[in-house]
This record gives sequence, C-alpha cells and structure tokens, in this order.
Amino acid sequence: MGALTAEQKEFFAENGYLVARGAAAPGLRQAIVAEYEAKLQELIADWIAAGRMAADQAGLPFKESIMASYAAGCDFFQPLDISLPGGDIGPDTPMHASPAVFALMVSDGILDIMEDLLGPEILSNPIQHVRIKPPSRILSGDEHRSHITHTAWHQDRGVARASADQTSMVTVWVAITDADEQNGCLQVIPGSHKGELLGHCPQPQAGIPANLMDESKARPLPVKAGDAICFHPLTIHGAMANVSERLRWSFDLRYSKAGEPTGREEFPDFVARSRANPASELRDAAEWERMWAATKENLTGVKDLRLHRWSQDAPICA
Ligand SMILES: O=C(O)CCC(=O)C(=O)O
Ligand SMILES: [Fe+2]
Repeated sequence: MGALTAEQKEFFAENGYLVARGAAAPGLRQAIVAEYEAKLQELIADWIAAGRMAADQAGLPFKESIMASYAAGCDFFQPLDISLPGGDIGPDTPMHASPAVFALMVSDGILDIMEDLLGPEILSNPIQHVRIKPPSRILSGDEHRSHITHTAWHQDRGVARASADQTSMVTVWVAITDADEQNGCLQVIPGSHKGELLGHCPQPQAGIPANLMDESKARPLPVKAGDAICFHPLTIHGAMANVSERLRWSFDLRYSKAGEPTGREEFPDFVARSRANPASELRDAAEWERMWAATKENLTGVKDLRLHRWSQDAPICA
C-alpha cells in the first residue's frame, strides 16, 4: 500500500505514464534471467539435435545464444513468450508460462503500484509479452515483430478488442536489462491519453499512421534494469530500434480492476490481488501454467483470433 507518492499519482493522471524505479526486486529479476538462460539452452539443445544449429553453439552466453538462434532461423520468441500467439494454435505451439515471471506478476513491488492506480481489487490481464531484442544489425530485412525489432507508435487500447474500451487497464512495462536510446528504450507522447483512440493499421506492424499524430512530442524513457513504466491504455508509445551491441529485454504486463473484460477473452485472466477476498488471489504458478495449457487445447485449430479491430483496407492505411 502507498507505493506511489501523491506527486507520482498526479504525474500519471496528467501525463498518462509513470516511471517507477526499482519496481522489480533484484531477486525476482535474477530468477527470471536464470530461468530464461536455462530455457534457451534447452531450446538450443533441441535445435542442435534437429540439425538446425551446430553443436558448438551450445552453452554460449545468453546474448550470443539469442543471436545464434536468430541467425540459424530458429524462432526463440514464441517458445520464450508468456502468451500464446494470435492464431494458428496447435498442440505443438510453444509458450513459456514462466514461474519466475509469474512471481514478478504477483509481486508486491508491482501490485502495490497497481493498487494505488486501480484500487484494491486487481485483475491480471493476459495481454502480456516478453521482448528480447537483439542488435538490429543482425535482423533480417523483413523482421516486423515488435517483440524483436522496434515497436511502431500505438495505443494499447488499439491492440485489444473493443470489448476492453471502457476499462481501467494499465500497462506495466518492466525492464530486465537497462534500456536507453541506443538499445531501443520505450518512448511515449506525454499527455496523449487525454485524446481519443486513434486509427491503427495492421501492416507491417499494428501502428498509428504518421499523419494522425505528432511524433515531435516523443519523450524517450531510459530506465535501469528493474524499473517499470506504467501507462494508460490511450498513451501513444513505441520503442526505437536497438542500434547498440547489447540486448534489450523487457516484459509487458497488464492489469485492470476486477470484473472488467480483458479484450482478449480466450486467454486466462486471474485475480492478482483482492483485499476483499484474499483467498481468491492466484499464487500458484503451476495452476497458471495449467490455465494456459487448457487455453491451448481449447484453441487448437483456430486460425485467427482477431486480436484487434483494424483493417488494412481502411482509408487511413492507403
Ligand atoms: O517494449 C516495446 O518495444 C513495446 C512495448 C509495448 O508496446 C507495451 O508494453 O505495450
Ligand atoms: Fe504497447
């Protein structure tokens, strides 16, 4: 309780975002790093066994392992992501219902901030991703995934369905590595949450056409590992390309008031905090993993979940 000062709450209301220093405790972060290092080595062992990577590519440091996987055409993103994809889901579709990330999601460091912004009854929204961004010089020219390369300007309300338009959803972006203007930190348009939901175009990456917004107002938000950036669902934001030689690694999580639609109804939400009924809080990472496994089973064979409302045929996308 009382994680944010009155000034911070005021800043959030006025600007539509907030940098919360040290929201992810070092222990939580270290556990995530260790777990992801081990998980990536498992993936690479499988790719070596399948003849897709060379035997001497096992056991490299994390950044080199990510870069070697990418260069070999082995997708590290989906097996490390904390969500299923938006379609083409089958029994073999991988994801990582990471116990270490779950611990972060339900940690007091994050939920105390959410309680200040949302009140005491808090839902975890399943729109959530890992973004591990290698130096952009190694990316292929047609790489458009915002989990890997730069992120186009958008509003998070625009990447959920209209069912969540009236909700209190807050995004919490957590830095696992330092992020700065060289390795592609988040940038926001301060105060843009006071405007409306703007039109987005799906291709090549869901984003707001340049003529609908004023990019000159952009504010880059460099942060240290462990810092979090909270933002309103209408705050226009994006991320620059990683032109450094470092990785840029973050998780984005979302929360709303309990009882609100998530805008991604097929995926599992859960009660992250309830002061009225603490017994309803999910604290079992294995149960969360089972919820995702059941979701995968239910969605097997679904071609396209239609995660957003936009059409490339709209006049604004011409
Ligand atoms: O980290 C990024 O590149 C983009 C993150 C984002 O759009 C979000 O957290 O909503
Ligand atoms: Fe976003």
